[in-house]
Amino acid sequence: MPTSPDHIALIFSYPAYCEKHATEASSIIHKTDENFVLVFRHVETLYGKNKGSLAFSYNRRWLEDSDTPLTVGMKDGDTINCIEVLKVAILHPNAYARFFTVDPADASVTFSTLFCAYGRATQMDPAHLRFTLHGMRLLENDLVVETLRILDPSSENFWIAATPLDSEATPFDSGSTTIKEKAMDLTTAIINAPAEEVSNSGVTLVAPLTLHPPRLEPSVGATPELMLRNLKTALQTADANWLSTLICSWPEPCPPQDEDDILWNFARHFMTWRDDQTERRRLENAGNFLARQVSAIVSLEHVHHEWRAESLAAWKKARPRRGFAQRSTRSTNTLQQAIQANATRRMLREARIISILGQLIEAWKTHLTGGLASLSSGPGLYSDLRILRECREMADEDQTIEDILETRNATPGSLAGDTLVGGVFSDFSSLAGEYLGDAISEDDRPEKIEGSQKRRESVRLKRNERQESPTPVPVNDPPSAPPLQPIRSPLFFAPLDTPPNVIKTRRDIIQDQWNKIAREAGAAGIEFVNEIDDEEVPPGIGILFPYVERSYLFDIGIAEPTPLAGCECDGKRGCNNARPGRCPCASASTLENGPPYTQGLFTFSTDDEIVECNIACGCSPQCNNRLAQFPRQIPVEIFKTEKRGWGARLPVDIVRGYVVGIYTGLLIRREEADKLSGSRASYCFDLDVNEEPDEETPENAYSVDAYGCGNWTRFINHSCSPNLQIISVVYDTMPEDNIPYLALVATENIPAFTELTFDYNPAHQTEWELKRYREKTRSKKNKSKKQTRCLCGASICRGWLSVVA
Ligand SMILES: C[S@@+](CC[C@H](N)C(=O)[O-])C[C@H]1O[C@@H](n2cnc3c(N)ncnc32)[C@H](O)[C@@H]1O
Repeated sequence: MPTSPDHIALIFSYPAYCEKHATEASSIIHKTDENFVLVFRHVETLYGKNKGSLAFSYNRRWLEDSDTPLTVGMKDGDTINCIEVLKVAILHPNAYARFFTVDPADASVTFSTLFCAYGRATQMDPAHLRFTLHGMRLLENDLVVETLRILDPSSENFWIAATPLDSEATPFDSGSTTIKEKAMDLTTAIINAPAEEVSNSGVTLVAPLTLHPPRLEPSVGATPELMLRNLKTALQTADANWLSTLICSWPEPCPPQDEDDILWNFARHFMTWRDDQTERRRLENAGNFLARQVSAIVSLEHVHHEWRAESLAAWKKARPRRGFAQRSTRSTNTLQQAIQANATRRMLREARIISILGQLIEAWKTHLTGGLASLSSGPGLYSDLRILRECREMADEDQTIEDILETRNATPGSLAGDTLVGGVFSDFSSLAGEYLGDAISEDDRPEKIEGSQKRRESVRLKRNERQESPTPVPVNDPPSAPPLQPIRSPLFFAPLDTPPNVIKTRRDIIQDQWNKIAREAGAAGIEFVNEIDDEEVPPGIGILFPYVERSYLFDIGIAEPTPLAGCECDGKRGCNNARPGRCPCASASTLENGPPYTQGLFTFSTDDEIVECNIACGCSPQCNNRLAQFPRQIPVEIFKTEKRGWGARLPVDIVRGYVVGIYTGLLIRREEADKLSGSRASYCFDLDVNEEPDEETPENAYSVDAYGCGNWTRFINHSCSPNLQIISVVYDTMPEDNIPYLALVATENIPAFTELTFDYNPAHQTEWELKRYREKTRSKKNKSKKQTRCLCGASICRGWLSVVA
């Protein structure tokens, strides 16, 4: 039985209801919560006023409050009461109810994932369960959840009741006479009644169920086909996330989640899957192994072609003007335009991914036809990843889906109409048939491959009918293959019943992912450690979290920074020791108390921004005016603390002055950062080292937001007696660009396994900083900031995270 929440959010189809109950709806009264205007504005823009659905949220205490008017509802311009604690209850048309506990910090939880979970729980096809706000499709539903999440990210649960998409019924259609009473009845029934009673009253109560949204995780028996389907889901999710970010940061659109990340994730898991297969090869004969590979590719091709045709059909249906996405990104005047631009962008992005996947499949097939040796020890997916990298450049936003799909992947015209035909598809299957021919007797072949070969053969015939000069099938040119072992038929293509030797946990997968990225950046490893409880990884960290070891991701509309000019020092004495004024880089830092770095350590001789030598400089990479730019040499542990969530520590002793890393994340404009609040804001730093307290915030003022992407430093907790300090360093931008890096430097010798901390509140630093901090907090901007208390007694808010050097 779920615990009773303080508030309950009820979302139902308002217009459908109002049509039926016009009198009641007209007397509706609402309380206002400015945050919810966002939801309504979005919905209204999409559907026009008085059309489509609206989301309602009722404070449960308010519902129970006898002074509250008996009828509730919505009229133009009304907004609603706020929600704080929510759980999700999806009401089935037949009055079934399912409860889901949702972690609001988990960005991957959306309505789509809820429906999938619901579908699994009820053993119903989720396609028939698009039953949320009347008239609102999945994207907008996701938006609602995302918006709720953003409104109150610290809440532990969501309670949402929703009605079926195509049903006129609402949870309030029968029984009590007023909406309020019905809502009360419903709430009481769900929360208080014993399961049997609720069941008798037509509502089936199911124990709280922890939601595990579909993820791109390889699991036992996960096939590339399944992974590809999950990839599609992930794209949907990413899109919804982007849209919600857009809504919250209106009028500036935010960048969509990078499709490369999604694709790379897919590719990595694909690789893991294949490695598992390779592992299995040791346990069974080579022929079986090869047969499985062929089967996997064939089914992957099916999904790929299906998806491609689907995508093309969708494009044809909703074909936007050429170049629309790009133009509307530049001048997004209305929310409607932004949404349309997003839809266009999504389709183009999807087409690009489909096309790249085609390349990936092709690459795999090449390896496969090259024989078993190349599968297990050949270039493998690493080279496939290279192909991905090359393909990334191939589509710009002005291309159409036809351009993308046809130039890279398809026989010209092959995607026209509704027939799925890819030039390589049937060829490969016959090739595979040839290849396996001497290993599999016709009798031994299972029905499945026979069926699918027949299907493909008929597709090929159809294609040949349509094309004047069909592509010849290379039947006379079989690849040279190593001799195969006979295949034992019962095992052939049977579900894999031998578990792989290694089953990766969610933590392993994310850790591998982060380590690979860190390695590519030349940095040491990262490990998640939890000796406190069962939490595998920190909340909000999933496989779609973009780990960025050493740079910023740039928000849309932020211009690429000017590259820094280099010095011409010959570097013999090292730029820090050059004669005064000689090295323009070193001289740009304050040198009154000596150079900022000696012997690879920060000297604490200055609080000002440090200008390091850079890639354009004539000095050697070992020049002593470089430190923060070097990749991290020491591995880090992200570990669960007792009371402060997750934190960070190093497994070795370090000395005072050692630079442990740089804070990375999404570079956003200051005005965007100013909109952040609560714990969300505690991941955000202002890059304000060049700002004077009495001056207006410059136009090019930025902040780094590590909430949605970043590196291990985002886990460093606050302390009033910290062992790290932040210094501001530039080495690939001009100081006036205001895009320095924030380097974290040890203020004392730190023994191994000591938690790393810094003071989120610069007032705890030098006297000068205290003065400056006070001046800043006196400003109107900071006065308005909401502050929360940390366990050590200090307040945490973005203003206090400002780096004041
Ligand atoms: C930049 S994050 C640090 C990583 C965070 N602990 C996590 O698990 O993701 C800042 C958040 O950590 C928590 N935090 C940081 N320092 C803290 C402290 N000294 N006491 C309690 N909570 C702290 C607060 O929730 C804060 O919003």
